[in-house]
Amino acid sequence: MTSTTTEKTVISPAVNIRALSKSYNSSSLFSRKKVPALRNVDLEIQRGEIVALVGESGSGKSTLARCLALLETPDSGEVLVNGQNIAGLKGAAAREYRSDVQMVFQDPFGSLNPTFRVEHILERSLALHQPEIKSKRSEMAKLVSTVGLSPDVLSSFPHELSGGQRQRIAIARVLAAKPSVILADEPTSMLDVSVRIGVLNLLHKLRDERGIAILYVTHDLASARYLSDRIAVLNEGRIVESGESVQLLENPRHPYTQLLVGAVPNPDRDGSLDASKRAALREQIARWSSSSNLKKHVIDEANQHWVLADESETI
Ligand SMILES: Nc1ncnc2c1ncn2[C@@H]1O[C@H](COP(=O)(O)OP(=O)(O)OP(=O)(O)O)[C@@H](O)[C@H]1O
Repeated sequence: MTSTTTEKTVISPAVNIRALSKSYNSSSLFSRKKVPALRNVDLEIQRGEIVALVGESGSGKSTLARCLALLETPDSGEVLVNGQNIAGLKGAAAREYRSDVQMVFQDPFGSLNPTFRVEHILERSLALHQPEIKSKRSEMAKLVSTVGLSPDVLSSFPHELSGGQRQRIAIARVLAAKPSVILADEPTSMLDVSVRIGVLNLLHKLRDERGIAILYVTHDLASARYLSDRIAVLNEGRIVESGESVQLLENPRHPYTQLLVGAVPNPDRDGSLDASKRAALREQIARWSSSSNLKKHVIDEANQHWVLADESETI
C-alpha cells in the first residue's frame, strides 16, 4: 500500500528576526537616557533572496546589520540564521557563524590592510575558512575571476587599485569563507557612480549563482529598487513598511515611505532641471528603455542625473 501523505520539507529562512530591540546609552554627559536604535523589528530573508533595508541616517540600519554580525548584542528579541538561534554564540560556534554570515563594508579603502598584497589578503582568508584547500593559488585566481578581475591584481597592493576594484577584492575575501548570508552595508556609497552598478551586478550574480541571501543596507532607494527583491523601510528603529521592491516604491502606503520616495529627484516631477535638459533626459530614457538590454534605471541622487544601467555590462 502506498502512502497518500505528501511529506513537506520545511526550509527555514536564511534570516529570521523576531521582535528585535536594541538601545544605546546616551552619549551626553548630562543624561543617562537610553537611545532606542531598534524597536521590535521583525524581518525575514529567504535563502537566495536580496532584501534592502532602507531609511534615513540614524534610522537603525547599521545597528540591525551589526546585531546580525554579532557585533552588537540585542536587548531583546530573537535572531535565527538558517534555523539557528544566534544568541550567546561563543568560541568555535561564533567563529563558524561569522564564516557563514559575512559583512561587506562601506569603505573599500579602510577595509583592506594597505601593507599586504591582494594575494596575502585572500590567502589568509582561505587559510582561515577553507584550510582543506591545497592549491591556494588556483583558488585565489578563481576568486578574483568570480568578482570580475584579472589574476594580475593578486600581486597588487590595495592602494594600486581603484575603489571599485578594492570593493571587488573585499567581496572576493568574503567569498573565500563560502557564506550563506552577506550583509552589505552601503557597499557602493563611497564609489564613483560609474562603477557602482558593476558592484551591484556582482552581488546580484552571487545571489543567482550561489544562492547567497543578501541584506543590502542603503539610503538610496533607486539602487534598492535595482538590486533587491524586497524592501523593508526603517524609521526611527521601526520597520514601517515592507514588500516587493517595485510595488513598494511605486505604491508606497506608509507616509514615511511616501516621504522618502518623494525626496528622490525626479526630473519629470519636481522641476529640478530646466525644461530643455528635462526633455533631453526623457528622450534618452525612452531610447534606452526600448533597448532589450536595459533592465531598470538607477538615479544618481547626488547629481540629479539619470544613470542608466545596461544589463550587458561586464560584471
Ligand atoms: N555605539 C553607539 N552608541 C550610541 N548610540 C549609537 C551607537 N551606534 C548607533 N547609535 C545611535 O543609534 C541610532 C541608529 O544608528 P545607526 O547607525 O544604526 O543608524 P543608520 O540608519 O545605520 O545610520 P547611517 O545611515 O547614518 O549609518 C542613532 O540614533 C545613532 O546615533
